[in-house]
Amino acid sequence: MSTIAFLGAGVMGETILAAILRAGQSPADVRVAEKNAERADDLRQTHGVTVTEALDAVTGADVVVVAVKPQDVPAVLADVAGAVSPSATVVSIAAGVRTATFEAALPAGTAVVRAMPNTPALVGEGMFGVSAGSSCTDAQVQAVADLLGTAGRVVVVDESLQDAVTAVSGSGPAYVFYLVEQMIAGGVEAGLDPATARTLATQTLLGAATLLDRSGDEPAELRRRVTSPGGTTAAAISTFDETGVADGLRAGVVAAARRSAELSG
Ligand SMILES: NC(=O)C1=CN([C@@H]2O[C@H](COP(=O)(O)OP(=O)(O)OC[C@H]3O[C@@H](n4cnc5c(N)ncnc54)[C@H](OP(=O)(O)O)[C@@H]3O)[C@@H](O)[C@H]2O)C=CC1
Ligand SMILES: O=C(O)[C@@H]1CCC=N1
Repeated sequence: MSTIAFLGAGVMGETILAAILRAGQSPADVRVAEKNAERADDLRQTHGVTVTEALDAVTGADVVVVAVKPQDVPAVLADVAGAVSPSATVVSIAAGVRTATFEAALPAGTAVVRAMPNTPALVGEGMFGVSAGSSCTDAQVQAVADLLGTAGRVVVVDESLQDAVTAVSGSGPAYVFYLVEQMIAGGVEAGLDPATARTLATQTLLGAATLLDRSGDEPAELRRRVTSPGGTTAAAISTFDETGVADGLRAGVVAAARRSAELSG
């Protein structure tokens, strides 16, 4: 079994860590460096993994997952560069940080894979976009895809598309939660109690996502089938169009992609 090191295990790092453990990785073969002391204790207690200094974590690790915030990447790489094994694969989940940035900070020839996860990985329904750096083999990319695939779906994309992947699926769960917040608020305004509104909105989201996925039909066609002429859905969609909801959502996705590109420096 591979030894896996995590550099940072906050919201997203812990999600991937938990998924890998659920898939059968032994906690004895996982080492975590986590700056936040309270989190570090929690990780140790919840998952039974070794929590240690970054240098110690990466020494001898087969896979090094870098899960700190984008602005913390240079510092953590400077700390560990000399200790990364020549045969290790470094997996970055940091939004906007290019594999070239990692390659420049690590010994020449280090295999780097960039991956963009999302939080539904917590329940095994994650979406990961994975890209190869310049020194990794197809087999190394596939090994990372297999590792992450234990927590959801994986697409392998050219790195030039990672800003777009980040904008759609990386940040995407937040857009969906934003929509659900408004569905609940609207339901309450229309007379429901919050708990019932939440149940209705949640199951609707789950049902719609499952239908979209299993049918393979276009979302516009699925929407058309809900929208009776002159009916309630038409009233809602007209209001969305009049108030610029569609334009706002599309512009938001583009803004996220732009921000990801900005984070690349
Ligand atoms: N949250 C999400 O939905 C997604 C996040 N990502 C990416 O994942 C990465 C992590 O995001 P997220 O989990 O939300 O962030 P968090 O802040 O929750 O987690 C990062 C953790 O790393 C710790 N840390 C910082 N520097 C070091 C260091 N040198 N050594 C060890 N630990 C360190 C932080 O401690 P402290 O807070 O004390 O600095 C923090 O606990 C980001 O790069 C983000 O772009 C990608 C896709 C989705
Ligand atoms: O908001 C962010 O920057 C991170 C990356 C994608 C989701 N969360």
